[in-house]
Amino acid sequence: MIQKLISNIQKTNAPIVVGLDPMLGYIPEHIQKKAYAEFGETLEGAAEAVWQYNKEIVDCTYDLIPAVKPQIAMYEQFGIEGLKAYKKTVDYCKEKGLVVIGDVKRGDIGSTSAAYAVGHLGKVQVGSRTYAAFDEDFATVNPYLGTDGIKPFLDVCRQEKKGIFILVKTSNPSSGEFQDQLIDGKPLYELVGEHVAKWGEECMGDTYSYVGAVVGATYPEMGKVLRKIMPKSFILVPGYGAQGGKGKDLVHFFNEDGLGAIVNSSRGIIAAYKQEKYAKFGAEHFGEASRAAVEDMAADIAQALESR
Ligand SMILES: O=C(O)c1cc(=O)[nH]c(=O)n1[C@@H]1O[C@H](COP(=O)(O)O)[C@@H](O)[C@H]1O
Repeated sequence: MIQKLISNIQKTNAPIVVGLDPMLGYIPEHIQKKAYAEFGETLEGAAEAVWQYNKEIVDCTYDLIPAVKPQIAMYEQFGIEGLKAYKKTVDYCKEKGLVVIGDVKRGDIGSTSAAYAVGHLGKVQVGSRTYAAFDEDFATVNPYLGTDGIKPFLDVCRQEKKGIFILVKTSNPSSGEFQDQLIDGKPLYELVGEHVAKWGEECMGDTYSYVGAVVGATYPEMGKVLRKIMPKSFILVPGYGAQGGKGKDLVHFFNEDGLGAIVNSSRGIIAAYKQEKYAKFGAEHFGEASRAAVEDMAADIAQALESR
């Protein structure tokens, strides 16, 4: 899958991930109305609205982007119906040739992590049969439990040739509360980055590892340091757009080969029609607004990389 991610990035010339974080507040009224007319104002109705919203955004952007990142919490809030919409979204994006990063942020004791890894990236055994339940290409993983929590994911990744992105330095304002704490003079995020590099050596593709890291666009100086600590890992960089990250903040997340980073924007793309800049599209044409926002994001990143 790391090879597919690289070839999709090269094909589109855009190291971009569209974050499919479909909160109801972003879904245009006409989509919600139609879903509620069919299923009522129910969890099923909400899930239908989510699915129709995602489908249009994907249809309008899939040829411009290498990957999507559905954030499972936005689906889970609608219970089983929401999870069905999540799975439908995963399958549809894969059909469109996109790499799917399941933003599930899992990690637990070894036996429990093994079940998460099987459910999201591997195959579960049922009697004599096996099933790929969610079947994303990558998953995000929380490293707080240490190697025990990571190893089951590495085992499944090796079997399935899939990958993970491990949280190293997150984009949120209070990420430093724990992640920046010094341990023998070194911040915890650097220590985690060193582990990512080590775990990554056990899961190498041709040029990059299947084991990547998450580092927020909101911490560019830390990104620069972490890029050097994990030279063979792709960095998933959230925080562009709605959280304030800009193209110029991102240049040091990339390697000299122009690869090594993939930048996520969720609200900035999927709710672009609500921004003044794209208001001319109107809620009816929200998918086209998302397409314009993807084009602008790709141009912003390309320009920043050219001028470095
Ligand atoms: O793992 C992530 O994707 C993630 C890590 C992080 O440090 N910060 C972060 O914002 N994210 C996710 O990236 C997305 C950012 O959304 P926007 O701020 O709307 O672009 C959300 O799905 C977050 O859950």
